[in-house]
Parts: sequence; C-alpha cells; structure tokens
Amino acid sequence: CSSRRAILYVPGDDIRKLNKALSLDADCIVMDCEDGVATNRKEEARVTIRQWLDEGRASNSTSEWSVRVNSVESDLCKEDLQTVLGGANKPPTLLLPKVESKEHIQWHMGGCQKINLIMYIESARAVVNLPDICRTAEQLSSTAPLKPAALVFGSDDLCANLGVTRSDNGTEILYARQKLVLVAKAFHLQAIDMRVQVLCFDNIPDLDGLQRQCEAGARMGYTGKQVIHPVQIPIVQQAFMPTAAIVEWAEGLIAAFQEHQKLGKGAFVYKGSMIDMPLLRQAENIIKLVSSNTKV
Ligand SMILES: CC(=O)SCCNC(=O)CCNC(=O)[C@H](O)C(C)(C)COP(=O)(O)OP(=O)(O)OC[C@H]1O[C@@H](n2cnc3c(N)ncnc32)[C@H](O)[C@@H]1OP(=O)(O)O
Ligand SMILES: CC(=O)C(=O)O
Ligand SMILES: [Mg+2]
Repeated sequence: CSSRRAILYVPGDDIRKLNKALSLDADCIVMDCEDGVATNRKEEARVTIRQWLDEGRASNSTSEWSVRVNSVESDLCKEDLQTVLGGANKPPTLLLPKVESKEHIQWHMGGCQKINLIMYIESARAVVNLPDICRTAEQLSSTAPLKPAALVFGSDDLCANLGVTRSDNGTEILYARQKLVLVAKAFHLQAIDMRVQVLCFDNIPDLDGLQRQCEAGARMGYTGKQVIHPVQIPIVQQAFMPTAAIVEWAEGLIAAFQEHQKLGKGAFVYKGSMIDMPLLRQAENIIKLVSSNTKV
C-alpha cells in the first residue's frame, strides 16, 4: 500500500470541507473529532463522521479516510469510539492523540477490530515514555485488533506542554523530533512530521517555507507530514518523493554493486564515493520509498 505523505486534517463537523476533501489527492484524510472541532460541536462531529462512513461517501476516493478521536484523558474518547466504530463501515485507521503512557495504549487496545493505529506523541511525558509506548503497542497487537502503523509528531501540543512558543524551524523541539523518528524506525512505524507554523505572508501561502521544512524532515527520516490546507498537499507529496536524479543514482549504485560483487569486490568507488553494503541498503531504501509512494 502507498505510504502516507500528506496527511490532511478536516474538522469532522464541517461538511463543506469534508466534501472538498473528496476532490483532493491527500494520501490520508483525517476526519477530526479532536482539536480542530469546537467543544460544543463534538457530538456533531461524531455523528457526521458516522453518517459519512455509513453512506460510503469516500468509497471511490483513493485517499485513506481515517478518524482522530479525542484523547483518553478528555472524557470524550469513549463516546467517540462508540459512535465512530459503532457501524458496519469502520474507518481503516484510527488516530489517537496525546498518548502518554503504555496505559493509554492498553485502554485503546480493548475493543475494536483490524484497524491501523496511529499514535500522537505530543507531550514531554510521551517523549520520555516513547519506547515503552511503542513496545506495549507492538506486544498487544499480536492479540488485539489494532495494528500499530505510525507515530505523529504533535509539535503544537508539545510546545504548549513544554511552555515554549514554536519558531518556524522548530529548534526548541528538535530533540523530540529526532527522538520520535529514531524510535519509530526501531519499531517499524512510519514517522509523520509536524505541521508548518507559518501558513502565509500577506495572504500569500508560504509554500517555499513548507518545502524547506519538508526537506529537513525527509533528511531526518520522516516520510510524511501533516497539512491543514489543500494548497499544501502537492508540495508535501513531491517533497517526500525522491527526485529523478536520486532515483537514477540509487539504480546505478545497485547495478554497480552487483557487478562488483561478481568480481569479488565488497568496496568500490561510484560517482566519487566509497560504496559498500550500507550504501547499497540506503539506495535500496530509496527504491522502496518510490514504490510505496506510487499509488496503484
Ligand atoms: C494542531 C492540530 O491539531 S492541527 C489539526 C486541527 N486543525 C484543523 O483541522 C484545521 C484544518 N484547516 C482548516 O479548518 C482551514 O484550512 C482553516 C480554518 C485554517 C482555513 O479555512 P478557510 O478560511 O476556509 O481557508 P480557504 O478560504 O483558504 O480555503 C479554500 C478552500 O479550501 C477548503 N479548505 C480549507 N481547508 C480545508 C481542509 N482542511 N480540508 C478540506 N477543505 C479545506 C475551504 O473550504 C475552501 O473551499 P471552498 O472554496 O469550496 O469554499
Ligand atoms: C497536530 C497536533 O495535534 C499538534 O501539533 O499538536
Ligand atoms: Mg495535538
């Protein structure tokens, strides 16, 4: 299946935006019950999402239509799950915000079926407990119906929790951003990067800033990013797809590696760099990324 490069939030109570999302090419649409929905509209969001699923509104869409419920600690989560999962058409993926401990995962692993699980890491406690959270999710998934699929870096809530204000490049949360990607890789989870802070200057979308931030995230090992507006989708999708030049380099390297193996050479020079097994693996990762990002 294709990986999630652009993950678009749509407030679950906003029918106009849900309809709009049908015409967009986001890899994953997040129908939100959480922070994009006003407190007095939570019920409206749940019911709208349930209806949307019941009516199979997105059945022809190539996007993955997922749902972000409210957090375990919010007192809204149980009702969200009952409504959102309480019909025949279940969302393929559930996003759990503000996961802070293995107990939160154990709470969720209780009662639903064969659904991908995406966990938000967005507090100091969550960053500290991250390996424990992932290990618990992995262990429980062998018997429970939720399948851990990805970690989301919730930079906005993390900043609120840390008592800092986010800068555009996010140096104040760099450690957490790097830790998340490292732990995600250790547990074979996709790492989904933070959303951009600045949307536009003088009403003109800051797409260059978005592009730069995607490239920085991709260099760290992230393979997708959260977006909140349609205009951001193609920039993110392109930034998380290796360029033609990189693919050509990787293909050439793999071919040269095979030739040198036949000659009994484990190390050789290709386009000015020393190549051995780890470089082969890096090149293979690029080819895998291209095929997982190509929708069929
Ligand atoms: C920290 C977090 O948790 S992030 C997640 C929570 N936040 C969100 O979910 C916010 C999602 N985004 C939005 O709601 C909107 O983009 C806003 C409120 C920021 C701006 O909305 P608008 O003022 O309507 O933006 P704008 O006028 O530029 O929109 C252009 C078109 O795109 C649509 N659109 C904008 N955002 C979205 C979206 N997220 N999903 C689908 N369609 C959208 C608008 O409805 C509009 O469509 P129309 O021309 O058919 O009316
Ligand atoms: C996206 C999100 O939930 C956050 O940044 O807090
Ligand atoms: Mg959040």
